[in-house]
Amino acid sequence: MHQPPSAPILNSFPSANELVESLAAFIVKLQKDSIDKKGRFTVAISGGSLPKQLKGLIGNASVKWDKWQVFYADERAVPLDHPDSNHKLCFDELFSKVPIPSTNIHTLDPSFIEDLEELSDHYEKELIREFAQKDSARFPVFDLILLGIGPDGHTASLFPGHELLAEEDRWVAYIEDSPKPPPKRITLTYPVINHAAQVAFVATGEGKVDMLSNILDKPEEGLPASRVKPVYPGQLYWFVDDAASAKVQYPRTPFRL
Ligand SMILES: O=C1O[C@H](COP(=O)(O)O)[C@@H](O)[C@H](O)[C@H]1O
Repeated sequence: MHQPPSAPILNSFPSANELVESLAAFIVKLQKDSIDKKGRFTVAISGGSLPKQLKGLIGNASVKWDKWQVFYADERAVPLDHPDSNHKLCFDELFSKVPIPSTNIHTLDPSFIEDLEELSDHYEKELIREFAQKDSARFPVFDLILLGIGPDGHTASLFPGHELLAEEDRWVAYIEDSPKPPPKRITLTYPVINHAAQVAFVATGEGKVDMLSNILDKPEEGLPASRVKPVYPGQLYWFVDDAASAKVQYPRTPFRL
């Protein structure tokens, strides 16, 4: 029988440190469950403020980096060492500090950055290689997708009012008119995000306070982040601090693993 999506679980933490530690413990638990079941852990990671929140994984002996397969939830069409690159950000904040094999980090192919169609097709094929041959599903089922929210309610590179919000088939799509620079990007689509086993948003600080209450308390407004609703049995989590959740009416859940 078709089941509706589960309600999001909102975890709000009094301090940045508590959030970072709890997020790391949550990721380590998902990693263990995935490796026990399938021998690998597939993760999609965002740029922006997110990579800094993953510092609880650095030096953490429970993380089996050689079993991780990392993709980017969205990426900017720039060289991998460009200051706007999400890969560069994640590499500087996290991957350069942990023993993850470079072949386990799936970056865009910089030779295609001038041709967005090719760039997104190529990245989609990279996902197909990882998922379709192994799971033979219509859409890839990431073990975990880690997302941020922008001040306009965008997530990954899915922006309010953009035609990409209606994409139903492609796994990876491109955008050449992002309202936030740089304009040219590729992004995982909703079908991929919403087929993940677990999705976690991470948002901190007063700067997110109004947007967070809009997303959680007024989902009917259809902001891009409100449209993230993993299909059953997928689960959506929010990891936020009390500064960001100060205006949210949506019920908080005490954090537990
Ligand atoms: O442009 C982007 O923005 C979002 C949100 O960034 P944040 O700095 O407000 O956390 C980010 O999740 C996405 O990966 C990035 O490309």
